Amino acid sequence: MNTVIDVKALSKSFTLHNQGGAELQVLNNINLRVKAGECMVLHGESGTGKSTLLRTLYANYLPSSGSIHVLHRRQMVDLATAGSRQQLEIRKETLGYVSQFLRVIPRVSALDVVKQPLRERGIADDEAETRACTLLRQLHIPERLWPLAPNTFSGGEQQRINIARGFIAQYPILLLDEPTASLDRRNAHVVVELIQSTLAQGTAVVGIFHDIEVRETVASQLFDLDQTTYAAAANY
Ligand SMILES: Nc1ncnc2c1ncn2[C@@H]1O[C@H](COP(=O)(O)OP(=O)(O)OP(=O)(O)O)[C@@H](O)[C@H]1O
Repeated sequence: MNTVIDVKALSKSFTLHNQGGAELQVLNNINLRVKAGECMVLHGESGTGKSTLLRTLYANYLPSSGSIHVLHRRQMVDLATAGSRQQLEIRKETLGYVSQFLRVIPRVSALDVVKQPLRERGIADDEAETRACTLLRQLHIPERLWPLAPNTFSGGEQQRINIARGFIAQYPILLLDEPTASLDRRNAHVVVELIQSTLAQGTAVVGIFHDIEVRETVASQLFDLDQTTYAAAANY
């Protein structure tokens, strides 16, 4: 299988301008590779930088140094140096991200929120709707909620809308930030099935899963951030 993510010598520090310019080194010399169909689980104690790494892989944070190559339109493209236009194109076609919390847009229905990634790709509305309905049903979102804006939904319902939206477009690379955190066992099981099915179709997944059972079911490799943190502390 092809390598679809290739991270080399990635470091990320934050400068806290409102706190005397204090420098916080969070990621130190990260090297990782993920192939199509693999699931890499980010592991490590609280505060070791799992979410920071995931956000950096989505180009939400600019790395301090290093490269993040992703396979986009058959070429390895460095997200760290790509322009904002190319980053948007990569997010539309190649790189999906399911954050822990849904960003709610007022007056936009749950169904439209889920359909949006397909609409952005120019997929016909009836096809987008069929796929959205299948996912919403699979994730046990009651049909009476579909036409409503999700801002009043429960935490678990919002998370399931976010998951449906993340899985609808079958991205070649999918980043998952604790996708089962607010879910009951029945819905966590559905998410595991969705992950397994997307892996079988060749998507590469990088994720944070605090639930040990979920983690052990989906992981094909574990990336331990404790080790990179301790190595940084030893060099200090
Ligand atoms: N935007 C930011 N600005 C400054 N510091 C940040 C920022 N984001 C994260 N950090 C710091 O980076 C460190 C790692 O945070 P991060 O959320 O990545 O850890 P984590 O391993 O995901 O933790 P947890 O398991 O508790 O969610 C923390 O010390 C945090 O304070």
